[in-house]
Amino acid sequence: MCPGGAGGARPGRLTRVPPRSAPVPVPAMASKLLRAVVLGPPGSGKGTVCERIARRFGLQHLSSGQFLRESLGGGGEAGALAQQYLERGLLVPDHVITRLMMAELEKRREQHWLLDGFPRTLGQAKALDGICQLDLVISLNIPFETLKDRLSARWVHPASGRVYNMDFNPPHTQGVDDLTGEPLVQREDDRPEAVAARLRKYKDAAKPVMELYKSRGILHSFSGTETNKIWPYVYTLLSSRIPPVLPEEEH
Ligand SMILES: Nc1nc2c(ncn2[C@@H]2O[C@H](COP(=O)(O)OP(=O)(O)OP(=O)(O)O)[C@@H](O)[C@H]2O)c(=O)[nH]1
Ligand SMILES: Nc1ncnc2c1ncn2[C@H]1C[C@H](O)[C@@H](COP(=O)(O)OP(=O)(O)O)O1
Repeated sequence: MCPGGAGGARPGRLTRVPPRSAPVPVPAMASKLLRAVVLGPPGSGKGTVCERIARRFGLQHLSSGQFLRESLGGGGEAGALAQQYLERGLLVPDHVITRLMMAELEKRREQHWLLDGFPRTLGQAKALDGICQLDLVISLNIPFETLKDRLSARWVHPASGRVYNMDFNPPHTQGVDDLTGEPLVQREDDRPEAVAARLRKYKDAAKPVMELYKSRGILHSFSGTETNKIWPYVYTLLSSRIPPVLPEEEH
């Protein structure tokens, strides 16, 4: 487990993906803080599953992709660097994302957390090893055709990162975010050309990361085409490590 540290946790401005309704915070008094990661290809449902875990178990959810997208318009050095990669559906260099994520994790030393989209390469996994010992890695295995279909039907609310799908979880009113009423958009990298490149890159980079966590006995893989069918197993796994703050049934 990562040790807690002095200074307390400050909520980050950017990386926290706000769930559909406010999560119930888990007091950070437990001596063991949960360190979990969700791995999976683009569109596998990492964000959807993480949002549910965050709400049910009171964990902080940090999404590297959401973090990068939000930093694009900020005028900062990292955002400018990241933009050229994101536009082409490519991974940003390890040193860029690692620096950003490490800074965010440092702010959350005294909270349970769950990472979505990080680490994605062996280099990133090793950097994470340098600051903590992971307890749990969840891997989502979803067929390629399903991923393509989902990404083409995905709509997002850029400011919050809330994700919709026209079949699976449509917004109450077409084209607008449920909470703010602001317009939804399609991500540039959900275009078919970018999707294929993203899936290829993911596969190459993720293989050694999975092997590393498998060899440590902390990798838990879930296969299927529907998040709702995978979810009860994920919930049971998490429940064996941390007490839920909301029941499983409540979506
Ligand atoms: N039809 C269907 N859509 C789903 C299911 N689970 C998630 N989705 C939708 O599929 C899309 C991708 O899900 P995300 O949770 O954004 O997946 P992700 O792995 O975080 O994707 P990246 O951000 O690209 O890494 C979204 O539009 C979800 O609403 C499912 O079981 N069925
Ligand atoms: N850990 C990481 N290392 C390098 N690039 C990353 C990264 N996490 C996110 N990115 C970059 C490249 C991704 O294509 C983009 C969007 O990330 P994402 O929202 O997790 O979507 P996806 O899984 O669909 O690629 O951000």
